[in-house]
Amino acid sequence: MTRSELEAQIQAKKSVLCVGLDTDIEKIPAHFKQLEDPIFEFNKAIIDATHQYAVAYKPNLAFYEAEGLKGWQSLEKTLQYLNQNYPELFTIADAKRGDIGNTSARYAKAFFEELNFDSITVAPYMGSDSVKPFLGYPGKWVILLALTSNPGGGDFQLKSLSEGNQLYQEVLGQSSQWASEEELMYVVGATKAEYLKEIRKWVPNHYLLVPGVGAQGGTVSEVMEHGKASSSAGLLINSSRGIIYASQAEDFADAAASEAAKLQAEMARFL
Ligand SMILES: O=c1ccn([C@@H]2O[C@H](COP(=O)(O)O)[C@@H](O)[C@H]2O)c(=O)[nH]1
Repeated sequence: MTRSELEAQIQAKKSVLCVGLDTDIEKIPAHFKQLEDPIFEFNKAIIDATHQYAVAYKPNLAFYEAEGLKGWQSLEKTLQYLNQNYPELFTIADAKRGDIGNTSARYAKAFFEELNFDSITVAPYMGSDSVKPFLGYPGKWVILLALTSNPGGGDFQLKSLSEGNQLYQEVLGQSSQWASEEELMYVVGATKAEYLKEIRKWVPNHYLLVPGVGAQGGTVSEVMEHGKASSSAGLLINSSRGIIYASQAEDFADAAASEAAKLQAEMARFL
């Protein structure tokens, strides 16, 4: 998906909402468990209930890999369902990959060619040769970890290097030379919203994927206020558990839809 296609969808829906499909078989309503593929059926119901409020979906690979071959099949079916029924939606493989170049190239093939995701999250810490194999796929995106939402996110990322920059600033400064804002985004946690102003000095116009609202305590309004790009929305704000487990009873899809609608209405105020 191109940047202008993503931006057009955001403006049409007045939303930067990304729904996280962190589908944990232990947490989905009991009646799904009798079905052949509970994870896929649950995802399908969530997607159908929330797609009008969202512009992106982000399955986190851990929840699929944890189920072995069956989990991988659920992931593949979820992607096919999204691509066939809602091709306008942006898809993110939250896989946090990155390895020596030879290996990264195989990860890129797996996620971009085999599974046909629009984007993948990549860890930057093995350096440029570990990230570059993911770049150069037309319409595909790399989403590089910059300043993550977890409590330990500052252990290394906020450390100052001898050159003076903090590690996350060095990641932004160097990596923004590797590719344009048409194929490179960054992960910044909503729990680190106080850094957004500084981050926008380094990358004024790149898209930021912002997880951490809802369950982790970040807020949409703080992110929208400080994180917008200079010439576009420039944000995708993710909520996973806050939407998909808004209710764990029979009314889970309605509850997910109303949570997504609430987040979208808040986003619309800034778009
Ligand atoms: O810095 C990061 C990077 C990735 N994540 C992922 O986003 C979702 C958040 O889930 P919630 O249930 O909305 O808290 C999850 O898949 C994380 O692995 C992140 O939280 N922070």
